[in-house]
Amino acid sequence: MPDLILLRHGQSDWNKQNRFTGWTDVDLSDAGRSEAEEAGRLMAAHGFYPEICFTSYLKRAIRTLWIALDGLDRMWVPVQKHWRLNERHYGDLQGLNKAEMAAKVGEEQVHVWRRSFDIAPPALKPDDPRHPDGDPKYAALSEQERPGTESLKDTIDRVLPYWHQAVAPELKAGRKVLISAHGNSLRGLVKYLDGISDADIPGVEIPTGTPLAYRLDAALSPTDKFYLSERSPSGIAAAK
Ligand SMILES: O=C(O)[C@@H](CO)OP(=O)(O)O
Repeated sequence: MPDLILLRHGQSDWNKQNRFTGWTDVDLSDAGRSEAEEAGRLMAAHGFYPEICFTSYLKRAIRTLWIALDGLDRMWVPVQKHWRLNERHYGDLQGLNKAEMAAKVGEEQVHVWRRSFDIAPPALKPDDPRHPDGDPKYAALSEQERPGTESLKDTIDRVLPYWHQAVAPELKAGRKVLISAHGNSLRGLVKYLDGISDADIPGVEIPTGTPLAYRLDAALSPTDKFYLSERSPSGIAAAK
């Protein structure tokens, strides 16, 4: 039985349109809603019933969690939302089409922006309507906390304090935890939990809507890791 499940939200409208998303608050596509339903079904099939859940301030992760919890008949379970679990901020790329950008600036540059560890895309100016400064969700954040862009490293630097302060104590208390979040905020957590190097993290991809299960020891070091899936014969897919 897993102690922790990391769930990347189901496909969003902008995943479908192949657009850089980041902190843009786009909703799930119909396929994304189906993925979230399937995630709930898989958790139930594996007997995983979360006792506390964490998610971001972005509706694609929140709705994925709602749909999965509904499928588990656990809508009453406490949910903590925090901006620190948001997707990596994609700066001035937010809204642009990834393939069109690759045609314009080259595949290699787009890969650097998408997967390098510590290189951030060009920043948004504070007066840009896409900047978090003008968004009521982030009104309580300090100016330093509201990013105009982020690298994966920046994302990890703001996710980990929340992990240590809010999530780790629940796991240490023996509670089953579900985190519904995003490709890059979860890659940051996986990097930390699995001790993946800066050089190797660009090769790690987390699929949408597929529960990634961990068993953890008392120090919260992973003892097992697998995707809940019915695609493999045992119902459990090895996770890299
Ligand atoms: O656009 C984004 O916010 C992310 C996740 O969908 O994309 P990428 O895989 O390029 O990091």
